[in-house]
Amino acid sequence: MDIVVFGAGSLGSLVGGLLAREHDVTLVGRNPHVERIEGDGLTIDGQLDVRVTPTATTDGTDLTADLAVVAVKAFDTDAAARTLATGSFDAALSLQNGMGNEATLASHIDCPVLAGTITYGAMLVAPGRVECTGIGHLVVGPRDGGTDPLADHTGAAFDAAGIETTVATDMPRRLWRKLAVNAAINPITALARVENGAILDSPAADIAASAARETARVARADGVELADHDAVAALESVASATADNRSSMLQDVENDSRTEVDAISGYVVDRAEEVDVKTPTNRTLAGAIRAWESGRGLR
Ligand SMILES: NC(=O)C1=CN([C@@H]2O[C@H](COP(=O)(O)OP(=O)(O)OC[C@H]3O[C@@H](n4cnc5c(N)ncnc54)[C@H](OP(=O)(O)O)[C@@H]3O)[C@@H](O)[C@H]2O)C=CC1
Ligand SMILES: CC(C)(CO)C(=O)C(=O)O
Repeated sequence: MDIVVFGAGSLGSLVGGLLAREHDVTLVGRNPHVERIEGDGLTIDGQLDVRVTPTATTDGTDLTADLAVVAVKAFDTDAAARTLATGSFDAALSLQNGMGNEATLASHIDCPVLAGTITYGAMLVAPGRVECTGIGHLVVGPRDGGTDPLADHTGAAFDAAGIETTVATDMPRRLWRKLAVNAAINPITALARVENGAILDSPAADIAASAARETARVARADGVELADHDAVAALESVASATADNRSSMLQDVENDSRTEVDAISGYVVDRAEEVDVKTPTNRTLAGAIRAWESGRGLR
């Protein structure tokens, strides 16, 4: 299968590198990372030991492939979609956190857009080298739910490359459940500067549970069956399983980088207003992170 991975940073380089073991992969990223890959190949270390030589480019325009995998930060999705729209693909797949990415892609790209949730951990540590910080699992499916041969074919392609993949018919529910987890963990760990597990038994535990419950209420108003207790259970399960992890939002804050708050807490608040649900906890967390970003000149 010919695959373009658009956004060859941490996650895109890990996934693209693993896919390159089995498929013809083109990574779209930035220099010096792209130059190093072109010159010496890509190394995946940490919990994996892989060396591959995918094609790499900084120019994502006019590309053609069976599949476009999108792995940019959520705030770059619109620009990525406009660039991908200059090319031709049989399908696109978002591996991103946050909500709204698939709709944004579908508004620009003339092919079916699949949704994905992935629990691998990745860190781009040097040009040409990405560390796998956690081996996880990919779930992929039609973004509106149901079945689609394209999802089956995509799942089989990832499985063939050694990426354990489940093809699911309930991606809306999975995306909302993942959003509840991110809305609960990411802003709190970023503001408190703590690892994921620290919020389980801290004063922040009630805040995290409240953020998750609010997200579940918005999901239900959006027509997706996600019970409050399911959202809280997912939060507790992930916080426990990734207890020693520093969330992506904490890493962004520590790196003085823009966060994905608008696609996480901000999305919950914005969608809630459309369906007349009150989300005071998510509103407060979104405001605090945005205040930090403003103070750093990041928005
Ligand atoms: N890292 C992880 O372990 C996981 C990440 N995710 C999610 O995956 C997504 C990506 O995260 P992550 O990999 O950490 O982020 P990174 O910032 O490491 O990777 C995104 C990369 O895409 C590049 N990029 C953006 N726009 C373009 C463009 N037009 N052309 C070329 N390159 C471009 C960025 O470059 P630049 O910064 O210079 O614009 C950056 O190098 C996020 O939604 C994240 O939440 C999900 C699970 C795990
Ligand atoms: C699930 C969690 C919180 C794991 O760290 C994550 O997806 C992130 O950090 O963005």
